[in-house]
Amino acid sequence: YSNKRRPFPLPPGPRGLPIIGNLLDIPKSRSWIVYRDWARKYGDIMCISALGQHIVIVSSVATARDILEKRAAIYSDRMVVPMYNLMQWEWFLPVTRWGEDWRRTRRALDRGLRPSAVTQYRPAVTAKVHTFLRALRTKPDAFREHIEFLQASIIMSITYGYDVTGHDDQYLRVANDMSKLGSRTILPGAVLYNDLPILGYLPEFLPGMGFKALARTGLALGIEARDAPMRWVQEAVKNGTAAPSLTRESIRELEEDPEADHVQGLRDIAAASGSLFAAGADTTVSAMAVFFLAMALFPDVQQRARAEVDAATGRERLPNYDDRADLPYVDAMIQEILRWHTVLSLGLPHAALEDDVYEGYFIPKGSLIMTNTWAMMHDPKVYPDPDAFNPARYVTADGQFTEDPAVNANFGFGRRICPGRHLVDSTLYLVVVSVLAAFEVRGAPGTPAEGAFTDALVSHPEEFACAIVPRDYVSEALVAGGA
Ligand code: HEM
Repeated sequence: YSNKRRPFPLPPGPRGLPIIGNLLDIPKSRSWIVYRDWARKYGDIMCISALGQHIVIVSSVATARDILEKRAAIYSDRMVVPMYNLMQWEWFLPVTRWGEDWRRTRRALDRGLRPSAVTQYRPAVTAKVHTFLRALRTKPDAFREHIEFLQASIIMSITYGYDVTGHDDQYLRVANDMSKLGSRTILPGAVLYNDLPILGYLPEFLPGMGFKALARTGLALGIEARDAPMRWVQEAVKNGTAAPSLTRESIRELEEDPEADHVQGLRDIAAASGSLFAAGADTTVSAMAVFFLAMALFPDVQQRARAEVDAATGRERLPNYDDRADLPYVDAMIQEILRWHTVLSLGLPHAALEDDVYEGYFIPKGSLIMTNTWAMMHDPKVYPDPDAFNPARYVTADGQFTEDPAVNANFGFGRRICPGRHLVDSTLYLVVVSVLAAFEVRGAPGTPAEGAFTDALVSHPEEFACAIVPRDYVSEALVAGGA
């Protein structure tokens, strides 16, 4: 696509060098801030390129919706991650290319994670959260570990009906390993092979070829993470002992469908269920850690939310899902948790299946579309004083919660939007209200003066300390009773 042959110009952006394009301009850290600064100069839609790969960066919710939602038929593909292909992880839904395989797997997940299905998981989530409160009571300093274990047990429970036995649980270990290997190898530059797939043709004894052995490990790990818990559920279904779960429901529906291809159907269920841990554990853990950080940094917010929770329960029991209608400030707080710190600051890129023209700009087939969610959530024109954690921005003068649909940008756009978003809302709600009812979260030596976050695809609050203290004898009794 030389400039002369293009019918329309590419979106504006910093000028690149011949062949390598903007490779040297691509920021090595906190790229969302640099891209926000570029957007101030070039606008809501801009384009950079690196070694011939066009990357379109979108910085407003409206433009992202125009492109990724209204033109979803063009923009629902994913980029190729060479290392994932080498590990044969194409079944892992967040990277599955557009097509029939993606459609079938996605359908299973949308069914199993829609709001009515998530409602059925409430008893399981509640039991896990109460166990979490007791762990927090016993060892408050290990709150991060407890959050990780909580989310892992929730996902394994709703996905497979499986109760994780402890930190060294066999299925949990494999799922965690897959998740870690996945985040270590997904980004360009993370593994040499991602940038130079041609290296795959070279023999393994040469220096720099370590990725080949890693890929073999990844292949075995992926198969184990996807198939072992699935086999466990199939066995339990056969024995009539399977607890309710997304996988059990999917198997039941498959068995009731006389038209279905059962071999393919079981493969699809394994892929759908097997995608949930790596996609949904680390991400939700970050949002929960953000809650603790915000509570340590903004005691007034904590106090107001707690007063609301206490008024709803009379402190006679732990809060539950039925209380939610009486907790507008808590609803606002959950929304603010997602806005204040964007877990995936640049979303997950979509890829264009064909050439397109948007507002007079040419977007070539194969372009990656990256959404700067951080910039969208920290635009001072939309969110005054954007670095302040302030749930009141969504509360009306008469105390009503106003939903801000823009905050949903945290879960992406269009057909690839996060299927786990309703589950996130449900678990985050119960964690927030339960912790507020039981503990006071205070700043401590080691609490930063302001939010600081890691620079990774899935970004977490940097390690921080806070004091998590039981409120009084009433809360002690509630935690011990777990009811
Ligand atoms: C705070 C927590 C979470 C955040 C911020 C988050 C965010 C995202 C984002 C931005 C995407 C990409 C959307 C796009 O391409 O437009 C995504 C995809 C995905 N998420 Fe989440 N997510 C979270 C939790 C979860 C949970 C709990 C699950 C499952 C239980 C989950 C499962 C998935 C899957 C399977 C995909 C891939 C969808 C596809 O490519 O079709 N996520 N998520």
